Amino acid sequence: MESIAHKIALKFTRVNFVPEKVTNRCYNRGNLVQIKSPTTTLTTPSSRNTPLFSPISVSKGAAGAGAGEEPELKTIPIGDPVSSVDMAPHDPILKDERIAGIASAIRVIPDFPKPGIMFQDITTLLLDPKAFKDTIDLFVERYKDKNISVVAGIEARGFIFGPPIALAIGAKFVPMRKPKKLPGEVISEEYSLEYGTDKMEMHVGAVQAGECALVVDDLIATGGTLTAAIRLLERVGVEVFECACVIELPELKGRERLGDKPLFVLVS
Ligand SMILES: O=P(O)(O)OC[C@H]1O[C@H](OP(=O)(O)OP(=O)(O)O)[C@H](O)[C@@H]1O
Ligand SMILES: Nc1ncnc2[nH]cnc12
Repeated sequence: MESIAHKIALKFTRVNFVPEKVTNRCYNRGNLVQIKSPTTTLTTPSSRNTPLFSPISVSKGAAGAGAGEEPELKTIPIGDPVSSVDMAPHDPILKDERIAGIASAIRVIPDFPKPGIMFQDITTLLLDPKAFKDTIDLFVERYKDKNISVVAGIEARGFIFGPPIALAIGAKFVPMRKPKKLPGEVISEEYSLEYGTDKMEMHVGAVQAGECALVVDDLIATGGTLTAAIRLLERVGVEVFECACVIELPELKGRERLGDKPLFVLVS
């Protein structure tokens, strides 16, 4: 008969998954919109520090409206000039009035956590069930039926948006965590931040080579965090379909750091 000590030992024995090669590559990779850095972003016409109830515009990087100009309202396909079947010019997301509600639900706190930082606080978005649901719905509408098998969410705020997207599109959720948080065997990736470095970890065996992943976070600033997540997934043979964030801080040029990896954001 097993002793209690033996049972406890078994319970805490580390299970090392053996990665299996799977073959469910992302669907329609060639036809899908490729939002190349730094091309297009869904955006609202004014700063998020003020309430936004204006129509949505699509800005095309540096070619977008300048300061003080009324933004041009267009219905160009996202990712233009790359042709897109799924995100055609009549794509409803581009004229979606939900974006303005999402943008205005995000609070901006000046000088947090240190002087000079305009902190984009998504906790106020979470207090608004319509805006929160709209956020998830917009991502789900974009990623359903794309054969994405993994939603990789980045600690901590990617853990808020990633799981509901994963559930809705029928994918598994994989947490990409800060160091020493995951109990099993991990692979890790160091990355540079504005000041200093950090590390991201993922459980060995959580994903298999050949899977198709979406990387989710609340915000892209310098792009260091998303780049580390992409590297971790690609190191084990996973294809990263796209990165999805609620907010982009374009002035920090995170898109450029992502290279050719597509990035989709709701608010910029
Ligand atoms: O594009 P980057 O310059 O890499 O910055 C973006 C990252 O910064 C924030 O997380 P933070 O590191 O503050 O961690 P937290 O979510 O645990 O607060 C944000 O949620 C992103 O993950
Ligand atoms: N300005 C900002 N607001 C919220 N999260 C951030 N992460 C990096 N920069 C940020």
